[in-house]
Amino acid sequence: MKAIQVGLLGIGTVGSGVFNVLSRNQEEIQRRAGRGIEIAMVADLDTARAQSIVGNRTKVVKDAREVIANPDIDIVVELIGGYGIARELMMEAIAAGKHVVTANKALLAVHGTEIFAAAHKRGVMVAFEAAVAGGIPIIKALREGLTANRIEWIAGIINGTTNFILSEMRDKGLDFDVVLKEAQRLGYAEADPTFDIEGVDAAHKATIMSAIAFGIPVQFDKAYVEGITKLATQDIRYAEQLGYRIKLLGITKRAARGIELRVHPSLVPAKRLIANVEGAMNAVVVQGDAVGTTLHYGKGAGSEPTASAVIADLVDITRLHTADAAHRVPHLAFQPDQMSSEPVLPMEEIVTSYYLRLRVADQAGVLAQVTGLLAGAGISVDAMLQREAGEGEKQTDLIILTHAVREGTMNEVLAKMQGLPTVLAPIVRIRKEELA
Ligand SMILES: NC(=O)C1=CN([C@@H]2O[C@H](COP(=O)(O)OP(=O)(O)OC[C@H]3O[C@@H](n4cnc5c(N)ncnc54)[C@H](O)[C@@H]3O)[C@@H](O)[C@H]2O)C=CC1
Ligand SMILES: N[C@@H](CC=O)C(=O)O
Ligand code: NA
Repeated sequence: MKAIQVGLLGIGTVGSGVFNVLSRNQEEIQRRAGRGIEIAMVADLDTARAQSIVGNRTKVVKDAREVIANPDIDIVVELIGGYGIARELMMEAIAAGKHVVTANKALLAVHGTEIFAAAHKRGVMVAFEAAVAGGIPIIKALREGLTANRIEWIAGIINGTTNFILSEMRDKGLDFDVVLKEAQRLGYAEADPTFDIEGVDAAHKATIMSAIAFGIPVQFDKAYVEGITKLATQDIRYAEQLGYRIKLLGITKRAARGIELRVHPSLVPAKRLIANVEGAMNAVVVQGDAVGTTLHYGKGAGSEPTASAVIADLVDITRLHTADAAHRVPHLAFQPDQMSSEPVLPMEEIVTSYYLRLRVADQAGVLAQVTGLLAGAGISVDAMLQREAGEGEKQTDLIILTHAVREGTMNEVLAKMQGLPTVLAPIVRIRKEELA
């Protein structure tokens, strides 16, 4: 049988990985797919660089629409990124009856509903394993391997760049900017790295996972997003003293009144496996009612790890190419007419525990004022740490770990606490997840 014909749009970090791994493992992949998979055409604005990657036997064009218009192409792989041209090309490829593979989580988290509906209508597949946690097969795990479960929550380190930055800052004492540049050099960072450091990329991925886990539409606009740019090294140190690590977590959880969907730095007990995930590695913990806890660990970014996921999708599509649409695995795991309208909760409604750091006057009665406010709101204290004030110092740090409470309640208490004359600087609040 003739090899399935693939058109690659964009041959940068991930695209070149796809080409290289597919070439290197061609024979084995063909034995698994039951048919050859051939990159027949590549489009990239930088045609010279593209041609130097693929050699003379593969056709390279500048205009991606030439690939889509080619009737021989069965699958279009979108590896350009962003919302603009990538969205147009993806919709055009679907309209032309091509299956699509993409790593573009930003696009799917925001426009997934439109894209999946178009694909469903046209009877083509849109596969996106590379879009969440790079090489870790988490989409497949959630959609297929864990499909028997009522998923309770998912929490993950799902941005390699920020985990790399946090690890390098903590272990080597390097500056934020220096480590970010290194992450960019290694091909981990997004084209706009603010997406990484402000938590947006992780929120895109968490949005996709929430849809698959809970059968709700992708709703990036409802996600709470907080990155790592405001994290101070002293909080990382205090957290360590209390037996915790700070990680940027993407969390989605089934709560009594809706779905939590949030990304923010979180204290995680140092003894948890996920707390020890370092560098650009990703890890996703999934809690299902039948299976219990599963941990999915691996490279979440980089050329070949991400290519591994893209090619897995190519193999899936190759296998399913002849099956009718009704027998395919649904994009978001649930059948399109079975999607739930359960709301994504506003941040005030989530329930979690907290790390608080207060800069306070070193005088009698301060502790009682602060704990009095917490007790008044029914918030119990789990642990406390007070830095001893230095000789002649009139202020000090007070660190408090609380038990779980509604975020709205905590906001009210923090506003009152901030108003105490003995609290001398903005209070630092970092959420804390026990993940057990
Ligand atoms: N780099 C990584 O580790 C990961 C990236 N992704 C996603 O994969 C996608 C690609 O990312 P990278 O390979 O890192 O980006 P990249 O910037 O290295 O590559 C993008 C390529 O697209 C080409 N391009 C831009 N506009 C084009 C157009 N109009 N027509 C044709 N080609 C065009 C560029 O010349 C470049 O070669 C993005 O959606 C990204 O979010 C997902 C997981 C991991
Ligand atoms: N910029 C992303 C790349 C993979 O999705 C990351 O750092 O994880
Ligand atoms: Na993945």
